[in-house]
Amino acid sequence: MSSNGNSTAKAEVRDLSFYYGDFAALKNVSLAVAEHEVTALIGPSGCGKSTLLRCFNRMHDLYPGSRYDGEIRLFPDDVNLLHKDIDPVETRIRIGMVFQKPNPFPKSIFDNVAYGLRILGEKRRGVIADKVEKALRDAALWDEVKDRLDSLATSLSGGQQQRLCIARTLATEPEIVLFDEPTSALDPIATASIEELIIELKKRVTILIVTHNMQQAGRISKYTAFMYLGELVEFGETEQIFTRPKKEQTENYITGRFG
Ligand SMILES: Nc1ncnc2c1ncn2[C@@H]1O[C@H](COP(=O)(O)OP(=O)(O)OP(=O)(O)O)[C@@H](O)[C@H]1O
Repeated sequence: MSSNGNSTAKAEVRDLSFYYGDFAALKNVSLAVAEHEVTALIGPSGCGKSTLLRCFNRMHDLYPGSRYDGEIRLFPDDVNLLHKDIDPVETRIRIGMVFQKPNPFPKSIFDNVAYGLRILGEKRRGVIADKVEKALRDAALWDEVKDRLDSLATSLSGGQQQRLCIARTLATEPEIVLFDEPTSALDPIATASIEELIIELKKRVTILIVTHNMQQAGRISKYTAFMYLGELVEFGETEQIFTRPKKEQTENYITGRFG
């Protein structure tokens, strides 16, 4: 079902269909997400990339009228994330998400990163401070903010805000981080620093990223899934997808003939 070679699967999407009301936005999608690698989801607007990403942390549960059919199995526990007995709130801690537009809370830099830890019930100030520092270091932001942790998060630049959102996600030690076009609102320098960060982060977490930027997928991902009209057209190593696509639709998209 996948061409992941020797990689260990962190998650497996199995025959997943997803419906917004009667509309099937995903149709029988199956793919494996390799542990400690970056997997990119690409395809033209409306093909279902964000919908697939949002299934992983049960974001759709927040909206009535949506329905999942199929499974997303998370390893090593081998649980189906879409099962009705799985708590979506717990899932969102294990599987973090970073959005297109940086969305810090209107709180201090420190409180943004401490937020998830406090939700989890951590009350020890020293532990919170240590974890906040670690998350900010892991998000390559510590040196820039260590002297202004009490400043409002919204006083940071766009690129810094996005790294803060990454630190906020990392603080609760997720296993997978979902990135939904994380650099589309950023300038080239901020984009480069987020890309470097993603490459660094894969040592610790498994990464799934939606991107419109083909060069970005080429630079940072090991595997690429090409989607079209809710279906997974082709999935494989990024290098193969970009240089020797097996399907004509993939080739047309890669070469800019549509989308
Ligand atoms: N809340 C919703 N209700 C109904 N239909 C939706 C909803 N969100 C998305 N859709 C539809 O589902 C399909 C897939 O949308 P999705 O946002 O996943 O695509 P995408 O590939 O991420 O697109 P883009 O690159 O433009 O963000 C589209 O046809 C879209 O119109």
